Amino acid sequence: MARAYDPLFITSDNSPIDVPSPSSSSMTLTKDELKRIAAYKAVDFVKSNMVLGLGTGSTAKHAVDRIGELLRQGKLENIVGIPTSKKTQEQALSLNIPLSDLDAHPVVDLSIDGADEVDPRLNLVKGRGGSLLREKMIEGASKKFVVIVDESKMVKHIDGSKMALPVEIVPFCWKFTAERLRRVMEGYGCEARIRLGEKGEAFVTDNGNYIVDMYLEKDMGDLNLRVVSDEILRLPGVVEHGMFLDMASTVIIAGELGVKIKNKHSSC
Ligand SMILES: O=C(CO)[C@H](O)[C@H](O)COP(=O)(O)O
Repeated sequence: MARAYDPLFITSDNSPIDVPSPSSSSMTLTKDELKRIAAYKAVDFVKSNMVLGLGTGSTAKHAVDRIGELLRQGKLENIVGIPTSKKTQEQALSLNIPLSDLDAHPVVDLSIDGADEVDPRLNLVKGRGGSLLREKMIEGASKKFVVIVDESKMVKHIDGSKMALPVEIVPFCWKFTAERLRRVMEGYGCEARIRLGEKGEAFVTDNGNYIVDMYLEKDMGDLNLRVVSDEILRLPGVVEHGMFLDMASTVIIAGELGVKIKNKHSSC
């Protein structure tokens, strides 16, 4: 049975947050409302004069909206945003958030972004939105990387169980690269499928590349993720993959009973 959302069921940092009113009378929140709660909580980390990595996806969108709102209200000043995708760039421009890039601002104070899977060590799978390369560049250049998710994203192992493991590859001879990727993960019953766009054509990333989604039959929980990561990245034709290992500083998880904050190297 669904339980009422309790905004006072807070977390490792003990700070209550503004909780949006549930859209239904049952007092339970939709997944999108949970995403918004996590996003708003993350924006509490934003201070004036920061360079911010702006994430991509339905959860990060709420954070970008909130940053725009606080700027408009004069509660934040002198923010510079670095968008992780063209879509986020458009959203940020529409909110009058000043934008820059890593060439001009190679050190990012704080990035806020969603994820597709999060494991107990705060390793992530990202890339369902196809923006994994820019996300990894910008979030990897960040002093602090705050990940925002609803509780459905939490997994025991980042084994592609919620979705496939995405790998960005160059379009040149993509079938050859997809087959080599499949072989890397062969022992795990891997099927490597090119991601398709809305009209059935190959999906093209903001960087002009393709994405291969690696569907695994078996749990790869016993695998050394670093080894898998290195093997994938060693293949010529591969640009980047969606495993974000040891990158998140903090994960904010909004669930039916409240918000949890997990920090890197903390056991709570
Ligand atoms: O990695 C991403 C985009 O490349 C997204 O952050 C990830 O897919 C989560 O998206 P959403 O917040 O819509 O669930």
